[in-house]
Amino acid sequence: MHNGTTITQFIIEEQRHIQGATGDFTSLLNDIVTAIKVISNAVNKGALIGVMGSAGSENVQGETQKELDVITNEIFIKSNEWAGHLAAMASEEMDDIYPIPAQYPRGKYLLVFDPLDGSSNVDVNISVGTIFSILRCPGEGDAPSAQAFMQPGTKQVCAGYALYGSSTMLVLTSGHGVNGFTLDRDIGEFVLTHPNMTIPEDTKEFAINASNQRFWEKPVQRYVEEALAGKTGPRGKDFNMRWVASMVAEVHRILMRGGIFMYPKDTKDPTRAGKLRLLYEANPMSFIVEQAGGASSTGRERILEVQPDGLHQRVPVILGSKNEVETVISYHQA
Ligand SMILES: O=P(O)(O)OC[C@H]1O[C@](O)(COP(=O)(O)O)[C@@H](O)[C@@H]1O
Ligand SMILES: [Mg+2]
Ligand SMILES: [Mg+2]
Repeated sequence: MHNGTTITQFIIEEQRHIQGATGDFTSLLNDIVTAIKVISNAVNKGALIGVMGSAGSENVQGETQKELDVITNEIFIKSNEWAGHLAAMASEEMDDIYPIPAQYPRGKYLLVFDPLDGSSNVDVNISVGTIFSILRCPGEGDAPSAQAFMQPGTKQVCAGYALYGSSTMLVLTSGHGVNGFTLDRDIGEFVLTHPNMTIPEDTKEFAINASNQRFWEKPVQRYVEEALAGKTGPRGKDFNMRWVASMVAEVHRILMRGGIFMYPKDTKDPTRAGKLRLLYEANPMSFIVEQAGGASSTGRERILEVQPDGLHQRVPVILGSKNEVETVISYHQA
């Protein structure tokens, strides 16, 4: 595929990879793309349309919701509930699943998403994003339950993220490599600008929230200590560090130039397995990272093989350049 291909053309081409494709997948992706364009506008306008600040409500995870968390969730629901491709949706901002309302036809796919990732950054104008994952709905036609979403990441049909930064980008995989598109606001269309994105196997750049250091487990303590020791230490090379506090921005940087991103298990809240959520953060990002030649692990297990047991389940996340992730995994085995 050459540069300049629009995402509509690209999706039709992608459909050719899907066995028994009926066009449902294509138009579902088109509806998701529409939602992302509307969200890009809202995020871009920000204070001009009074959508900054807190919504004054909490989500199921006890996090104070931003106005834009609620607005972007609504945009995703409204854009995707009517066309008959979905059986149900689930989101970071909704306690339970959202079955497709009876007035709309029900379809064969499930959509799970994080409508606004990096919410703590939205009021300070730092890049935020949207993350989504598409699954097949088991037992087509039946009213789905939350159980229908309990599928390991290896079952994802498609995963993607939008990054609302200096430009708005959309990065996608349906299991045949990773492609990046940039929104051309003049034509209102996403254009293929980053075909076949791949992650270098080695890196000298790590990303972790160092303020949690005292709560990390030994293997991560060791990894970061050695990276900070640089040339004088056992790694024999200097490392750089980054932390944006928007997972989408970190993963995008890694797709562009390599790196390792870690939100590991820590003892800050021993009841939690990690901070990031399996179904709508870790799984879609792991599918994309692996498709780009990187690796993604909890430190002890390949994230895509984790069997989900809850809609908002959290997991430790260590992803990025293959050899670096394998180094951290080996420290967990030492
Ligand atoms: O504030 P911290 O501890 O640095 O955590 C930042 C992480 O939390 C998140 O913001 C969580 O995502 P949401 O903003 O969608 O809740 C990630 O994007 C980011 O990597
Ligand atoms: Mg998030
Ligand atoms: Mg979010």
